[in-house]
Amino acid sequence: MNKHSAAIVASAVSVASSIMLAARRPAVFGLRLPRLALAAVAAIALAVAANESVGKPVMFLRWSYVRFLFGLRHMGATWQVGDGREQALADYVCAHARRNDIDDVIRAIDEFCYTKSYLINIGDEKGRILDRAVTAARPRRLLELGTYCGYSALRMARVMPADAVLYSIEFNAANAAVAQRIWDHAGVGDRIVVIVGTLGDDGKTLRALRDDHEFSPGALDFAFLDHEKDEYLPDLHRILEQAWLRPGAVVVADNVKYPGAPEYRAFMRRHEGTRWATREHRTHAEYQKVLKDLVLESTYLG
Ligand SMILES: C[S@@+](CC[C@H](N)C(=O)[O-])C[C@H]1O[C@@H](n2cnc3c(N)ncnc32)[C@H](O)[C@@H]1O
Repeated sequence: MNKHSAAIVASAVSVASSIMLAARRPAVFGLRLPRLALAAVAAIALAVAANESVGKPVMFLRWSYVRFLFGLRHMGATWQVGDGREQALADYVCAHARRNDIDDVIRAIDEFCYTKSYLINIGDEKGRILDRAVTAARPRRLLELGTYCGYSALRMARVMPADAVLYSIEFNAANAAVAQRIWDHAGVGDRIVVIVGTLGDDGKTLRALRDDHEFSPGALDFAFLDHEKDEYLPDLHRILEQAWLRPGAVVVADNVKYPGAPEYRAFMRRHEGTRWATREHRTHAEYQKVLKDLVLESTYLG
């Protein structure tokens, strides 16, 4: 929905709710409505309309964010919002970013998220923390859990050494296809390998990494966790059981505060100075400055 139609729909909802509020017995199709709920709908719709009309400065009042919240159930099952915004992102990038220009593709994705539709990428603010961690670690083999539309993978590919390869694991094949289209447009499609699966799928993906991609003890220099939050710790244990991490390898985890991965954080705190050394980066959730988040950067001590 574009800026004007979202503002018009929200204004109409607000006006309709206000008119009903003025009635003695507010009702829709004979159904009596509680006044408090009507007042809340009118106020929210008015706020959304005003926010859309002045260029969407407040993320939480953007129609695209409200629509995202309505799509949370769909998101929980499929990891897509349900209105086609992930495919729309790939179309937008191909139309608005210069081919083979990774900086311009990252710019176009952030632009899409700020001005068109909100997406659950790591985003620009936390992305810079990830950039610095990869730059400092100089990894040759990287593993990402949670590709989504390929944004964080692009950021890592931009700063990793020229001979490095990033392996990205994604649960949803449709997301993997969106990411591959964007990477190809950015000219890095041959430096990132996407594998559809999960580390918890009865050994299938673990085997593929071992047998087809030469994952072996000590071969992994860097891991980025940004998938199902309850799977951070179980998947870290799966990686540790394979002994893939070399001492000195770095593991970065997004969203540790919001939505939150408390068990993962507690694990890192318990092993601080013995098996892990962790820096906690205080930051904000993606594409806004209100919700606080934490990114953990942990060095494996062996
Ligand atoms: C927050 S998004 C990742 C965002 C991406 N890292 C970025 O910043 O551009 C989470 C992604 O993880 C995927 N996912 C969820 N559970 C997973 C699992 N157990 N293993 C791998 N991917 C998973 C979802 O399908 C979704 O695409």
